[in-house]
Amino acid sequence: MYMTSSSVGESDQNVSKKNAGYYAAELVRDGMVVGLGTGSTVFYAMERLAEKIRDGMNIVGIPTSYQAECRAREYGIPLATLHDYTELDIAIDGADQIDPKGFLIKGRGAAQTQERCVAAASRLFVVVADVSKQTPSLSAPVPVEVIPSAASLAAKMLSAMGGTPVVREGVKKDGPVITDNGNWIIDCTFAEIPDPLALETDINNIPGVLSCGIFAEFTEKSKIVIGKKESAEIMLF
Ligand SMILES: O=C[C@H](O)[C@H](O)[C@H](O)COP(=O)(O)O
Repeated sequence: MYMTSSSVGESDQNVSKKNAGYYAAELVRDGMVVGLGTGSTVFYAMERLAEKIRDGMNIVGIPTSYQAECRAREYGIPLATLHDYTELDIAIDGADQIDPKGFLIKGRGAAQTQERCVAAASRLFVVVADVSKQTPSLSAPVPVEVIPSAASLAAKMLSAMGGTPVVREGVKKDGPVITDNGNWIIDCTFAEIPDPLALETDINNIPGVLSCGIFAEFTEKSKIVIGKKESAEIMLF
């Protein structure tokens, strides 16, 4: 169990995210190379890592998106890339849904491709999420990053797999969302996902697809940290 002191006015969900993020930061040791995931929950881990760096800890962070990179720079976390390190000690990342077996849906921030690369390179994959992310089964639309010229082909193949694909459009921009890698995102809804690992493999094998948001392949090296209002706990593993 790990508890943080919360500021007055913080929402219960933010306090839960902070508890998860701070718990994960305590798993990081001096000298480690640390994958820095994307999203609001990981930012709390970065916040705590920044405190530890100010207290003398040395780490190097590998960001998974421009968003993560910008936040890490604000916090003064030294950065490198997967060109510099192909083996990481630990990666800390968020999730949008977590099922009872520890399978995930990620990618609301459209960052799942770089997140997958960093997760693959890491010895330990630490997932941080508030309790609202736990679901009985994976049901959220699966984000699929695809090169623009292959989007229609990918959509057709996703439909053949039983999905309902929709190209994600920007909130602050007309037209498709453009990922950090210059691609599009298809959000694909499935009525059910009985075998997440098989669907992850099938989608990732579609020509032109870089990566989908189902993360089932890293479960064996995962630690899932669930943040609640009062504390954070490890789920299952
Ligand atoms: O692309 C985005 C990532 O997969 C995030 O880790 C995920 O969306 C969770 O973000 P948050 O911690 O803000 O809920």
